Amino acid sequence: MIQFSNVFKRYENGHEALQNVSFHLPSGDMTFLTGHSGAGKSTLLKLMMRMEVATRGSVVIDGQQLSRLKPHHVPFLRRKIGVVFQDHQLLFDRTVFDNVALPLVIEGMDPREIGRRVRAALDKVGLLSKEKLSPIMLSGGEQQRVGIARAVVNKPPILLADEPTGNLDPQLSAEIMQLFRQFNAVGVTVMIATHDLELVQRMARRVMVLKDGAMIHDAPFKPQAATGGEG
Ligand SMILES: Nc1ncnc2c1ncn2[C@@H]1O[C@H](COP(=O)(O)OP(=O)(O)OP(=O)(O)O)[C@@H](O)[C@H]1O
Repeated sequence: MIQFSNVFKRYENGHEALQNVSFHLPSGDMTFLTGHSGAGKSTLLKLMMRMEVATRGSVVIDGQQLSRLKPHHVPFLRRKIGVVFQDHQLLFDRTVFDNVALPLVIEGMDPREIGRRVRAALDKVGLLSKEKLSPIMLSGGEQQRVGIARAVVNKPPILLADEPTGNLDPQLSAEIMQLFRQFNAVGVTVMIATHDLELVQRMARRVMVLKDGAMIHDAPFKPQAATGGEG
């Protein structure tokens, strides 16, 4: 499903953010991506969404070689990928419902179908009763759940998250991770970039560790596997 082969990413200022990164994430798998600040985690996620393009090497998503993807095909790639950010990027002048509906409205979906899908997504994250509220009236954990509902509302086969629990306490972080686990359990391929090594260790999943742009660990869960990402 996701294949990186000898991927390098050099930004215009000459900074080499990724160096010779290779990994395969099969369909339906779940992995964590850890590493120090500036290690290249966000860059790796951006390459998958085609927000950035690899300088060398190949990124293949669902059989598509992204460096060969024509610009007008990029929106089709993005529909396959739900993305959750740390700051959840919600619109506070719209209701919870409207925030979650946004990707479907952009796609031009029939309003009745939008209603059905949005409520199904809000139900999955436990926020069905809050659809009419503004996100500003919700707690940080609830806001992050709205962000997750929006990421999954068009049922993407891939879910990426960049520090999704960065602002949350350990209890709420664990609940958010439980949601990712539930989506993975129904077949969604999940990759979560995070600094939170304690949480990663509790989740007992594959852990990939970046250091200065290089993949220094990629292993099934082992308590010591994640320690290389600190610092
Ligand atoms: N657009 C850009 N132009 C130049 N350099 C960049 C750009 N984006 C990121 N970088 C640099 O590339 C390196 C990797 O950044 P990236 O955001 O991928 O790291 P990260 O592991 O996600 O860090 P953090 O955990 O702090 O978010 C950093 O040194 C960063 O300053």
